[in-house]
Amino acid sequence: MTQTIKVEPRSHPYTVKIIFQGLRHLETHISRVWSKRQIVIITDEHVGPLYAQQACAHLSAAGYPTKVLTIPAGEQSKSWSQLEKVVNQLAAWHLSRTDGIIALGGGVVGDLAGFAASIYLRGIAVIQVPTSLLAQVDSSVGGKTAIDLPTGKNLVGTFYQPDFVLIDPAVLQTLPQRLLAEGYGEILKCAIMAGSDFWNLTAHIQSCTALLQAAPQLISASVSFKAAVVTADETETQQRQLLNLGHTVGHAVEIAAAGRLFHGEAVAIGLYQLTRLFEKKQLTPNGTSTLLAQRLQALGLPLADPALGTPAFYQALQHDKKLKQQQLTLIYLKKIGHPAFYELPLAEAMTWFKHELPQRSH
Ligand SMILES: NC(=O)c1ccc[n+]([C@@H]2O[C@H](COP(=O)([O-])OP(=O)(O)OC[C@H]3O[C@@H](n4cnc5c(N)ncnc54)[C@H](O)[C@@H]3O)[C@@H](O)[C@H]2O)c1
Ligand SMILES: O=C(O)C(=O)C[C@@H](O)[C@H](O)[C@H](O)COP(=O)(O)O
Ligand SMILES: [Zn+2]
Repeated sequence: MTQTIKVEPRSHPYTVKIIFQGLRHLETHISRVWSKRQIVIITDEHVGPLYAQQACAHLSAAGYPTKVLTIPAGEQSKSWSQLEKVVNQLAAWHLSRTDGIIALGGGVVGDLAGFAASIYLRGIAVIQVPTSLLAQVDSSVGGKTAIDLPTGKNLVGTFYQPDFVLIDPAVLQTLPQRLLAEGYGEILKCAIMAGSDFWNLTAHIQSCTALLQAAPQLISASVSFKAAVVTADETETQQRQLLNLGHTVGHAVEIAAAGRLFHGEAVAIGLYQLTRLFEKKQLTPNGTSTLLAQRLQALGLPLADPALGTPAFYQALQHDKKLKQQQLTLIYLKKIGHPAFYELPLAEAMTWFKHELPQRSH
């Protein structure tokens, strides 16, 4: 069964298709969007051997001369040095403005390949084919591309929409369980803001098996939620900031943990910690953080980490993109299904984490 979701930002509308086993017929789906052209598949060292060679052979046989560019797996690839290697290789292969890039992998590949596509020759076409749950529910949609700086996550990047997103939930079968669970962190972020049916659906997810089974439904719900937000506010001048729920603390703890936490795990910590803070302020109803904790812990996601409250954590908080005049724009829940914005002085956030840090273990 195919599900189609439209994303209609001003700069460049496109379609997201969720098709079980869709990757097996990548060339057919590509041919509906792109005329014949040279293609470079950007992938990483884990996803490449599993899926890129076959995709490359099928595309080449269908009249799209295709090459594969493999980057090291992991967050460290979102760097200047890796970006430089990628664009140099595109140039060495004479990729032209009328050619295209396919980002085949998790969020790291999607963010880096999307960024490279947005700057190489001042922009060439890109299609996102996400293979991790996190990339399928979040990073492949919406056009945020980025690399990291030592001071913070995603501090250099662009808004650059893809021509098409193909999501094949069948590839999740090769994803290790910890990575399946981290994708659920971003799903819960959307579900708790959407409330009603989407939030209720997550009550049934009590294991990785249940998560895998419900993946097509959860991907569809998450992408639909995100598509509506991105359509309304492509460049994050207002409501797109909602998609950053849990991310101020999440990004800071991810940086401070120096590679120990995956992004979705850091988001899980951010979601829980911020919900507690706003409960304490009596802006979020009591009991919300307990409900959230149950859903996160059902999949083994963390609620806290030793990196919270460390000097590296405070340093990273000070580089948050939503910091203006020493105020952090945070998102909180008036209740489940009702997100809102709150300006919290940076100093108050620092004090909170110094004195109110809850449990440090999972
Ligand atoms: N642009 C956005 O809107 C956005 C949204 C959310 C997250 N992000 C970014 O995404 C990144 C995290 O993405 P991620 O969690 O996918 O990490 P990732 O890209 O590092 O992938 C995680 C691991 O899973 C492996 N993998 C991916 N698909 C696989 C499959 N089907 N089978 C086996 N292994 C597979 C990868 O090789 C990697 O080792 C972070 O950098 C985060 O900042 C961006
Ligand atoms: O698409 C968005 O907008 C998001 O904020 C989605 C987030 O889940 C994602 O982690 C994003 O990369 C964060 O962007 P940043 O601008 O806060 O770095
Ligand atoms: Zn995120």
